[in-house]
Amino acid sequence: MLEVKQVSKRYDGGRGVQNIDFSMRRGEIVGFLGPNGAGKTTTMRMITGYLYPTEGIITVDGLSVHDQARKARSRIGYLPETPPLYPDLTVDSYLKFVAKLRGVPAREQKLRVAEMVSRLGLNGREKQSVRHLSKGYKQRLGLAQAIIHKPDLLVLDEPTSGLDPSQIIEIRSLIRELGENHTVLLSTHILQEVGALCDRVLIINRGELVMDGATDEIGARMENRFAVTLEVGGERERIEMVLGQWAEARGIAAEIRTGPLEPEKSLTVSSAIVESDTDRLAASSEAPDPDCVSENGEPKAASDDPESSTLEKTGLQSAEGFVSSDRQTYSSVRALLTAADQQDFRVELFRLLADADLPILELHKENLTLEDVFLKLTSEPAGLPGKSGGERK
Ligand SMILES: Nc1ncnc2c1ncn2[C@@H]1O[C@H](COP(=O)(O)OP(=O)(O)OP(=O)(O)O)[C@@H](O)[C@H]1O
Repeated sequence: MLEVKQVSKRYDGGRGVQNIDFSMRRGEIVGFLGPNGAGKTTTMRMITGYLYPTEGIITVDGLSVHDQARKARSRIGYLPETPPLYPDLTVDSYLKFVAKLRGVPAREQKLRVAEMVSRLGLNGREKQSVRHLSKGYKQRLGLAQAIIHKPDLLVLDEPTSGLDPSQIIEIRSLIRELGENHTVLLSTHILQEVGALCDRVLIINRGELVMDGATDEIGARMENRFAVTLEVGGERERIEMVLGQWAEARGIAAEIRTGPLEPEKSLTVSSAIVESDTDRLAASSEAPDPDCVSENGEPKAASDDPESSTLEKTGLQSAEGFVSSDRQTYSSVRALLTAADQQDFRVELFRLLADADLPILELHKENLTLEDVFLKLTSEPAGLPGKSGGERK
């Protein structure tokens, strides 16, 4: 529904944006990220028809934003960084004024204002002067003026900037709601906001678009390796040997962390059972079951009573050498395994460790976070990733 084709803007003093090219489908919420001065506002002002591009074409629902400005603009709602509010008007009269300005038919204006008041939680503030609204309510009113004419496309320039944490949460949930029946382009400096709200992310750096991709995929797409961190239970020497030999044969870098175990990882099996049983007994405040207590008053070790053994019930007793009833240390090893060829080796690794009777306690595929991607792209000179064709869809 939005097409931005090879759009550039050159200001008198230079800088602006170059060859911006992307489109948006109906119903998408797209995050627009970039460092200060990257060109977000310039691009948004061109999309909303407030600024003419030096080159290129922008259409909304097939209508040129510049050649068919009136029609195209009726389909766009814009919340600039500083909402265009009139401080001397009341909330009610401001919304009536905007409804008229945006071409809402006279007979519908009253109803539309009431609808906006209710939808954006401005109830009870209709007669309050805009000047006296808090920043959060001013932002709600800014959103109301952007959607009062029921546009298809909503363009929001840093809608949560300057708000306190609870106002940020409120405005985000409003945006999420608006996203249910609008297409939304949202610029922000808060990367977490993109993760929370957006299906897709565009990153602009020094006036050029350097990334266009699904929010949950760009981390993996930017990776030039395949890496997992894992925790394996068992004897350290064996794990090191099994993993080390395999990694060497496969050309996989293995960083095995053999430092001291964290306290919770170095419980002995029998003491773990003692602790859990003691807790249970204390919680029930009943007399201990004599069958579960040894002569010296301690709960019996798991092997004493196969029927009630926690280990048997969970099936852990089958991992011999890993757990035992003679207070052998329950140890584990953490490792980072990295394949430079990006090949997914998880199934192979699973089989290797299963055959060696070394259980995987945790396995996590390492991806770049949105923050990593942002820093990587915006600390490189503009154009590099985009020009190489590596990052843009
Ligand atoms: N009216 C103008 N005249 C000249 N240069 C301008 C004008 N507006 C913006 N620029 C320049 O164009 C570039 C892009 O600015 P723009 O405001 O679009 O960036 P931005 O990504 O929105 O930044 P921020 O996150 O700080 O709001 C900057 O180098 C800026 O200095």
